[in-house]
Amino acid sequence: MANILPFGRRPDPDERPNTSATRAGTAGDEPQNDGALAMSPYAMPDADPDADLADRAGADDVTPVAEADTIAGPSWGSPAPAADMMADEAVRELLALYRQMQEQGMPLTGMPRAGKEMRAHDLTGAALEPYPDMSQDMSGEGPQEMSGELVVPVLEPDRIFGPDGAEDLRPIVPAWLASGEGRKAVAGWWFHVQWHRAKFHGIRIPTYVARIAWRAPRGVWRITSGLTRWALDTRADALEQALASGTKMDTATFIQLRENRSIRVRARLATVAAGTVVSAVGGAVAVSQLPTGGGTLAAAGAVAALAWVGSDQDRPLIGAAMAASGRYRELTDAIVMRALKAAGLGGSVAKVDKNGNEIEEDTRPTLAQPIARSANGRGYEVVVDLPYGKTAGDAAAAVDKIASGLDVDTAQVFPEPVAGKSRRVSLYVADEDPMLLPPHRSPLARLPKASVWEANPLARTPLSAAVKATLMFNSFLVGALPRSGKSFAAKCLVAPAVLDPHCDLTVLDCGGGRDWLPTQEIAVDYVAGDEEEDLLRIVAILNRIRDEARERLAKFRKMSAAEMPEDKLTRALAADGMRPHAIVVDELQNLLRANNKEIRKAALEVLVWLAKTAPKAGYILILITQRPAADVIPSDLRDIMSVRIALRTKTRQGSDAILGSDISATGYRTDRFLESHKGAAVIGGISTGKGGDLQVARTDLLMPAEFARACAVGRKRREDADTLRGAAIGDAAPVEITITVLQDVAAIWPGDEAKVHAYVILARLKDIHPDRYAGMADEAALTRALKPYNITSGQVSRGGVNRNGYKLSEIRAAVRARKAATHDDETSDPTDTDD
Ligand SMILES: Nc1ncnc2c1ncn2[C@@H]1O[C@H](COP(=O)(O)OP(=O)(O)OP(=O)(O)O)[C@@H](O)[C@H]1O
Repeated sequence: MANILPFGRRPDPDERPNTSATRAGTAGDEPQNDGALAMSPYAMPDADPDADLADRAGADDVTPVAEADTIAGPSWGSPAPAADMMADEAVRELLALYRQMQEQGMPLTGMPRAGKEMRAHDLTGAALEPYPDMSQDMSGEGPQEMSGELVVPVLEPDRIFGPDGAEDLRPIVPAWLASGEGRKAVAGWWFHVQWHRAKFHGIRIPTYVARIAWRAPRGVWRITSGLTRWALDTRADALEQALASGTKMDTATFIQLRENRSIRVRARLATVAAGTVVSAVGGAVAVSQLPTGGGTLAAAGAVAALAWVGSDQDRPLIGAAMAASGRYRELTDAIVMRALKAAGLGGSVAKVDKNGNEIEEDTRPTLAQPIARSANGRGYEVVVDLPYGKTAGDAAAAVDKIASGLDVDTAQVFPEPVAGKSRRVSLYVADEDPMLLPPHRSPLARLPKASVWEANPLARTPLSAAVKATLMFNSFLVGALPRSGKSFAAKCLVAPAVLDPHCDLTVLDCGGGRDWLPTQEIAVDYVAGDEEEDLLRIVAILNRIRDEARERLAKFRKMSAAEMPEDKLTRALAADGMRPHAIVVDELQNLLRANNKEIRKAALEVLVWLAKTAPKAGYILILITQRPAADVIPSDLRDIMSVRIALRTKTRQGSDAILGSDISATGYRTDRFLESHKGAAVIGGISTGKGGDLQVARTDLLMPAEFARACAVGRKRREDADTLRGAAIGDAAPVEITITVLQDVAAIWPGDEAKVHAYVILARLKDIHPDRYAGMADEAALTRALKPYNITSGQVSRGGVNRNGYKLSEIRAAVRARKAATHDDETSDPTDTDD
């Protein structure tokens, strides 16, 4: 009956030259039976002083303390110490038992044999599952678990059905060896360890010399006393005494024993004497023949050998230079299996009925490819097919349990779905928390030629793959707690727009900090501040951009299909003057949580429009907030932002407020990031290349000075391309603030006059609120601004002059209607919840 042991497949020796698979060939090829050995009545220690010497040699192979030195580096790993010890111990016990049985003349039947009663071991020797003896259990009623030999479906390399199968071919060269970064990481680690070992042992040389000086004479003593005991056959003393003190003394046996012993002793003494003479003469001749220095070397070798014999099992001559921490550990099949089991993804073994027919399939996970070092040389990549019915999402949701099962930190485990199979998951298990490694410097710092039409580097995944964002046709939401790296991330995102001379840029910083100051050199509009006037200006600018976008879309509608082949802005149209326009709104919470409800409503409305409709006209909205909460980013705004970048948040809800409702349930959540995880983010909306669009990444580091340099270069490029416009050349378009126009007109209305000329009202508005109305061109613009409030202009005769004007009764009616409407809205206003 075939047993199926998931993960029992043998790792490819090419993949991991120093893995336990190769070690198993020495100690573990013989099946081991740790259970049987542990219970063996024959496995009695110290039965024979002769065996003692021989055993010591075997025992010294097992140096538990020194095992720490075999902890794997990130390069290729080494066997798990515990497993290795188990294998060695088993062999040792087996040898001792064998020797005893031989000496005692016992038949070699009943020796523990490989068989179905054995516990299954993975290749490291660690027990996986107890395998029941089917011959006994088959008689029982009810289903039985299947067990037996190791048969493991891993990849079936030769089964390729057509051209697509090429994707399944494993790389000829291991991924870490093929990538420069991987090679560098492995070599760097190797040299680091060797250098550490050299220093560690170098400083301890005097201690080692002292130990040798003590152990070599002890070795001499052990050899001579051992030989003496052997030559004099002291073991027979005990037997002789037993016979002599027995109640039924068998004189003949006793005499026989003594005679045998004296013959044996004579022979052994002669052997020892001959051996001593031969060794002495041979040694002297050999030393006299050795070249200069050879004698010293030989003496050193002899002393070392004597020190070795004189050493203690539990106190090795040379200590371990590395601690047995869990930091760098070889990842084995058994460990992965344990982790998946711990996370409830372990499936179940096959069940058979009493006739041996399979009634329930084996659903344990299988490896889709051998565990391999990752391409960046800093961890392992494991691709697993989960039990049927489980998905990659389940693995992501249980990442903390998987990490616990792997005995690493949650921050070191990154599950990702793999396209083509919903139960296939790719697990990257990093040697150390990748978010704490030095950040990746943004290639944009080198000020390359950049284009918003192209994908530009934004971040790096823990596996060091570049995450690239294309600004065109997307809208972006960046959210996180303060000091988590949000502004740095946003600058990385905006830098291509800065460096592209054919892209307009508007920066609206509702916080008024210094972050975006350098963009003044190139911005069409730049506002920084959180006063009401600033926020009014910001909304007015957004409204103006909306008007521009509408105009552009109207032009599109008039174009023929040949002129607009893609129904959206193309590079050719952009070159004709319809330039892409990136709009950055930082500290969004100040705008959408403004005290003035009119501002909140107007801002939300225009932002939703821009996010939804403007991208196809070439308008790129980039929203940044340090208050990731549902009241700051209502779902109708968040859900239309195509790319969402969430850095550290305090809560799951905060994470979902940026990434989307219930995204945290799939395991992608940013409240797990630590304060020290600067730049760590979950990015949604950019393809992972593996079938998903959610990924953990760390944003590239673009320092403020580098961003400022990019702005300076961006200005130069715009000057050369003659594309600089707006505020950057002191030609900012005047703003027309209409949000407060009704209140303002009501406030400046001259007394109780029933009718007033429009030009008088406009002049008073400009006089009292120059910031708001300086950009209002004429009375017609004022009439347009009042139209949404159902205020019309009509002929008003004052002082014999007939001109357009407004009625006080209409203004008052509009104010009353507005108040009532605002009151009704209060409960439904998504931006109107308390902090
Ligand atoms: N990708 C990164 N890698 C490493 N460190 C980073 C990264 N991004 C930012 N940092 C560090 O994090 C610090 C905070 O970054 P940043 O100013 O962008 O935070 P913030 O979230 O915008 O804060 P605030 O809301 O207060 O402006 C920076 O001083 C920087 O040193």
